[in-house]
Amino acid sequence: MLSAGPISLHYGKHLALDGVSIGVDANETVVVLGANGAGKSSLLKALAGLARPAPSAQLHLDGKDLLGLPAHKFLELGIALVPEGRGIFGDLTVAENLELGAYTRHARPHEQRQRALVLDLFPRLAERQAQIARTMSGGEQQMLAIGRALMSCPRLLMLDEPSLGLAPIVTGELFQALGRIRQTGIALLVVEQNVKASLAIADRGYLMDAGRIVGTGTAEALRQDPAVQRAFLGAVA
Ligand SMILES: Nc1ncnc2c1ncn2[C@@H]1O[C@H](COP(=O)(O)OP(=O)(O)OP(=O)(O)O)[C@@H](O)[C@H]1O
Repeated sequence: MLSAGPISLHYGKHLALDGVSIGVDANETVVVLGANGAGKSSLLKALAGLARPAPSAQLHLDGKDLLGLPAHKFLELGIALVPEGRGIFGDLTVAENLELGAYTRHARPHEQRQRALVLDLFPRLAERQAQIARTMSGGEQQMLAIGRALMSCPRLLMLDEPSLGLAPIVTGELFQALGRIRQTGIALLVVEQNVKASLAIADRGYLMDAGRIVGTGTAEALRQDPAVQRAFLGAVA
């Protein structure tokens, strides 16, 4: 479905992505692992049209060339990003945030159906539709950010560190919800520090270091990989 590469991205002189190639198939859940500064957020931004890679890159969704299109076109074509820090509208209510998520031309006709899906996935949002978003807990705000992205009818939902700053019990609920989103047929591309939880819902994964892909494999293979175990799963070398 999505195929990208080799993507290089500079911030001034700093090379944040150095020829990264990555793919996500329909219905797949793919996780991107890597230490702080490895380039994971930059990769998601490039895949969402929010950062412009060097022109030698290729970026296709079902064969359609995305390179150079504005970010709203990426959303219109079905690629949604839940950014780190969530990016919800804090002064608006839950209901208003969801409504804004369905602003694209292709999403608007499906607004009722998508809202029903979101409120079924996250009953807490259903109870709090009139609440001002910034007054909600971190976990609820993350649910709202995911819900808002779902309102755009994505085929590929990308999440940047969704569990950041959340208590373990809330993280558990969040990953359960991601598992259910996956079952609806939406492909997921997840950047996560919580390697254990993300590998548990993933089919495959990539390992990044210093702007490059340094490893790839099935979730099971990555779980068994000594480098992954040492760096992310608390194994003693
Ligand atoms: N807007 C920017 N301007 C300059 N340098 C940047 C910018 N954004 C990111 N970088 C640098 O690019 C590199 C990759 O950053 P990126 O945020 O993509 O990494 P990351 O793997 O997502 O890290 P983290 O887990 O800490 O968010 C880092 O060295 C970072 O300092």
